[in-house]
Amino acid sequence: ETGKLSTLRLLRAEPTQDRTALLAFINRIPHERRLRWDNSSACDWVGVTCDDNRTAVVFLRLPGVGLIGTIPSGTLGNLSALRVLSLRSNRLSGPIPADFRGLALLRSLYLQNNLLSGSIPSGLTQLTRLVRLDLSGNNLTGAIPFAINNLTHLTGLFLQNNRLSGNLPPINIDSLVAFNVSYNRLNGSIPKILEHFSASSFVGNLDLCGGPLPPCNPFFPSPAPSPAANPVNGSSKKKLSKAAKIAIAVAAGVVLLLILLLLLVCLAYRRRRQRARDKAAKGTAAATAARSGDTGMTSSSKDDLSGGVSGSGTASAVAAAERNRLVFVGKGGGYSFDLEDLLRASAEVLGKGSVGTSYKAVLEEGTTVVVKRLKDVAVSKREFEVHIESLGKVEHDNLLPLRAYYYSKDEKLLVFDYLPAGSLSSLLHGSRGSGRTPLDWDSRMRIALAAGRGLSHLHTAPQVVHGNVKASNVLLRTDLDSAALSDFGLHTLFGTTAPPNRVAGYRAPEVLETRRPTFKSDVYSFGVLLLELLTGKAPNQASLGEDGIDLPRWVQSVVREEWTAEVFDVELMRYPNIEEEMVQLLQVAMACVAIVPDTRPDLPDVVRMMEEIVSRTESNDEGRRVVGSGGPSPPPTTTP
Ligand SMILES: Nc1ncnc2c1ncn2[C@@H]1O[C@H](COP(=O)(O)OP(=O)(O)OP(=O)(O)O)[C@@H](O)[C@H]1O
Repeated sequence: ETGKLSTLRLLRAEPTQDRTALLAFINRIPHERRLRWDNSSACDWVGVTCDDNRTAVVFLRLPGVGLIGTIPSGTLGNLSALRVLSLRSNRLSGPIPADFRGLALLRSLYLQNNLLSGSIPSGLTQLTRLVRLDLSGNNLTGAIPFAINNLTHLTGLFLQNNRLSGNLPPINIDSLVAFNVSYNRLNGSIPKILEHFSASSFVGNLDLCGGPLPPCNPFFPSPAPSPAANPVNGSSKKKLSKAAKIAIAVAAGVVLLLILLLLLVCLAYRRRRQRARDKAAKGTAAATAARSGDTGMTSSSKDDLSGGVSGSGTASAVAAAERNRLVFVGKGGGYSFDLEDLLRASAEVLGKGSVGTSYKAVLEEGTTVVVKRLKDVAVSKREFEVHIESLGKVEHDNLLPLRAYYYSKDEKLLVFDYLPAGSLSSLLHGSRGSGRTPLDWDSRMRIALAAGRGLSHLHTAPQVVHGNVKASNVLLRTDLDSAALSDFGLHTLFGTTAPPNRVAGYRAPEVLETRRPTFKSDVYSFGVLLLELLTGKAPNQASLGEDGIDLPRWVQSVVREEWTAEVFDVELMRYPNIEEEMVQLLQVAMACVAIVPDTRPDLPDVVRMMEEIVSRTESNDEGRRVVGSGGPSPPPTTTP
């Protein structure tokens, strides 16, 4: 009886919310009559499949059912349990709705053979469970987003027969076995990582070269033809007077000369970098040698790379060259590569940070750099340039230098040195207990001092607020005294929306309200960093204290109970004679995390206090290894 009842209940079960979404969709879009979604259960409708409990729609397959027009937003995007969505071979037009990003469980998305336009929405690159993505045979425009790399489970990516433009990003997805971007408007060279796909995956893109396609010529990218100008000129040609024709001929001559000159200078620069590709034919070499004005090493870039509409061949050539420009700042670190090289590099995601994703990029010539793709930049191009230029000038051993940037409407990239030793965060918290060598006290002190010195320099010389002091932004070098703080001064590029949770553990309480970091809030974050070194606890660790209180409050509560020793990292207990130093550093840290900003010390004072702790140790205990001397750590003793 119970069995019967539950079967009945199951039969009557209805995915109410999904039904509403489906009805909202079908009522707003013309379709064939055979698609009669009536009063019966949504689970029984043509094209709809529910899960076993009939509580959610998991497949929606509506291929070739005469759907016409724009996919209404606020409808299919609400089918949160959907795993397969097929709307292929209809006459759907307009953009792919941004709310498809809500389809978090989606594994297959088939939208091919429609009339969809607009760019590939960034929301699609968040559907990290996608295995198959087919957007082919539409009118999609814009660039293929680099963030497609987020789709780490993808086995098939079909983007052919659209109007996608720009460079092909290095798509480094291990599982990808089927890939097609043929018949688009892509340009530039095929990234090495994609070279193993056959030519049929790439054909039909006039400006795409390298890999299975014919090799790239030395002009990169091939200047795009100026679409707007010609027809207009063509139609008015007949009406032009002789004088006008002569004037045009002269102007064209001058323009041609200018192009030649530009190309000459540019190639001279490229040749200087002894690139293999620069075996240009001698005849063209003169012309090629040219593009040098745009060395990419200068920092002034006045045109809007993304928007510059030209109307003339010259301007279009310049715009094409500009679009490709990576701007080196400061001393540039002796690098000599350009955006093309960067796009050809094999890239590995290092991690997603609060302001974007960081990639380790290994260039073909072997250089390794870190590329940070910024998201949600809220300042104008000019402001961006000015700010990044000024950050590029900041120089200190304990600050990670910013080497280059790229700015376009769709992409904002920053390039840094790659420090292979990783971050303090990974050293401190990575695989604890499993036979790893703990970070000894002297090393912790040296790293803390290095970070402090970097921050102190930032506050005093260029007077820049760091805004994001945390352990994952303390990058290590073999010589721990040269550890470097990274990601400084970037907060001003973004809006003042609430900072993401991951920085929450380091954020000074007042920043919650003001949303703007200050020198004093940096001091607070630095204090949290010191507490992290002392306690071995990650400040944003959910398990911190039963009530999830933050690290400073937790330390305060333990210290107040006079259990100071309980605060320290158990991994430090094996080192003898360090308790006094630890207590002294704890006091410095506690001063930094004072609630009232004005009562916190300034960074130079903090560094001074830390240096005093170190020098006191040096003079009191000659037997103990000296911080900063670079020698080996004391042998671990047994835990007391
Ligand atoms: N130049 C670098 N060399 C080596 N590793 C780096 C470098 N820059 C970042 N990383 C590491 O890559 C990972 C991601 O860094 P990223 O800066 O994107 O995020 P984050 O530090 O977690 O957050 P935020 O963006 O707020 O700084 C981190 O573990 C970081 O330590």
